[in-house]
Amino acid sequence: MPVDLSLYLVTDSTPAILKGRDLCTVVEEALKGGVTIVQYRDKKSDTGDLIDTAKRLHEVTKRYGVPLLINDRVDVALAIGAEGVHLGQDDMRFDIAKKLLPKDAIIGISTSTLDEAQKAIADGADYLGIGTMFATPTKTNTKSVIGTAGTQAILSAISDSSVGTVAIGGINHSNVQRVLYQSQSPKKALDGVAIVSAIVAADEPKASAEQFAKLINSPAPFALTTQAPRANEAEALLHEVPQIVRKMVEVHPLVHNMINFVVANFVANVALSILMVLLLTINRSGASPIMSPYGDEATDLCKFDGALLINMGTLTSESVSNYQKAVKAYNTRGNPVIYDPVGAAATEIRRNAVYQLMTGGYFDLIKGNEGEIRQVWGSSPVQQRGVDSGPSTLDGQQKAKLARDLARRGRNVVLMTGATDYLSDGERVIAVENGHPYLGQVTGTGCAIGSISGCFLTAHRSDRLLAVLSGILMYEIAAENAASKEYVRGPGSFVPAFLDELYAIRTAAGKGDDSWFVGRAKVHEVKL
Ligand SMILES: Cc1ncc(COP(=O)(O)OP(=O)(O)O)c(N)n1
Ligand SMILES: Cc1nc(C(=O)O)sc1CCOP(=O)(O)O
Repeated sequence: MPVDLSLYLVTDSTPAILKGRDLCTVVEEALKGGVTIVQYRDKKSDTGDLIDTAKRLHEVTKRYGVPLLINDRVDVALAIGAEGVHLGQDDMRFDIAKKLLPKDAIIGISTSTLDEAQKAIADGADYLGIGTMFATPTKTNTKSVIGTAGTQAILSAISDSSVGTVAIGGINHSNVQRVLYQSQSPKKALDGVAIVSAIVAADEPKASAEQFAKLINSPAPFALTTQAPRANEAEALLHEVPQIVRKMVEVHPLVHNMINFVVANFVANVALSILMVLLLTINRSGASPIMSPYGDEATDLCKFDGALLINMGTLTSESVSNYQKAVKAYNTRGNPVIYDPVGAAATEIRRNAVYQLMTGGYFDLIKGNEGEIRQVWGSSPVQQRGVDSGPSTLDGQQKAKLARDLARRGRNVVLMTGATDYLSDGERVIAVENGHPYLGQVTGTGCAIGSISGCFLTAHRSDRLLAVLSGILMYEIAAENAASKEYVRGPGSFVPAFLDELYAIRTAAGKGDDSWFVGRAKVHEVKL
């Protein structure tokens, strides 16, 4: 009978993860939550203890009709009659294990390269543990982090084989759907995900496993977000905005800006107005520049667990490869990435850049004007003159639908900016009518939304639509406040007033004062 690999629990008995609880109790809770296969992995215990614990675990897993595999130790599997083993590249050779174990024993093999995968298939492995998906504190001595792109390359090359496949490493509730979706190749997808800490270390392993099972088996292919729509979605979201702004102020998020030189100074000033820390330096590590167009630097910068903004306003012949390196580094670490495809439809070179970036990386948020979003969508693109959107041919419902469909396709969040902003996570569509016409008369005000969104996506990771909505509202209400000042006579006097108003909201939010928000949001949900 084929093994159900969909929710694969790998155990860990270290105090940081098991937290002194009884392993069998934790595993039983996880089984109640929907785990479909269990691997007992214990690197420290003596053989006698391994056998005792494996025996107890087996009694539990048998009650739930779920196979128990033993990590590395064929002798322990034989001793307790486990259903199989999981072997790494440095463990017992497959052919020897095959000879020792019963005929129907399940044997899984760890693979991180195509060669390893092909060899394991040729040997007759039942499934491959493909990883490391994302860097993880649970196992720091992994060979290589391959992300969804590396996993997809392996799946694509082995698509003729019926071998089972699970991804492992750094998988949690917020990225599991993205992992499954982004790793799939046209002919082969992952059969499941292998999880350690997100279940074993969870306060409630049963609830954690249940949530994984729900996300993995979700019938809606677009349901990357775990948020179900509510009766009055806009109102429910607005309720949470002030506390998200407070959280952003407290968290001091860092944003790595790969931004065009025309607006870099303004965007830095906007970000400084809303953050307590300097945007241009990472003060915790000395003075590394964070406005860095140099792709190789992302390998270090992504370790600060902030967001990456790709703004392709001033594209050069080297930009795309730099962007690709940075996106890969942030995707691999699972940190938020924002794409602002400035001028996407303006030239053939930009259209190609959009294609290359969209096919090679994952963006948590795509933000652009109507022309840019239409180009990213790919059908009926419009010719942009410069970076402006050009004349709109879409009504409000059509814009909302385009934002929703693009977010659905990419399992991410899309923000289409304009007099009315349309924000969607593929499920919910929110229209925002705050802001002021002066914003459209100052270069960089649109680009700064990308950076602001990065701050909020970093600070609030559980609901990306709510995070971006909070950022837009803070930004656009500040613009309204600035424009209403008596001394503001036009775009020139607007800019300093705007920075002051962002700063004023940040200061108020930092003191727990939410009055800046009361009655100010002009937001409604768009029903499609
Ligand atoms: C399902 C699954 N995939 C990969 C691994 C890693 O196994 P290995 O390479 O042997 O490393 P250790 O687990 O021994 O540290 C796994 N255990 N399970
Ligand atoms: C056991 C293991 N093997 C890995 C590999 O890459 O082969 S990563 C890993 C640990 C995965 O733990 P978590 O789900 O807590 O990130």
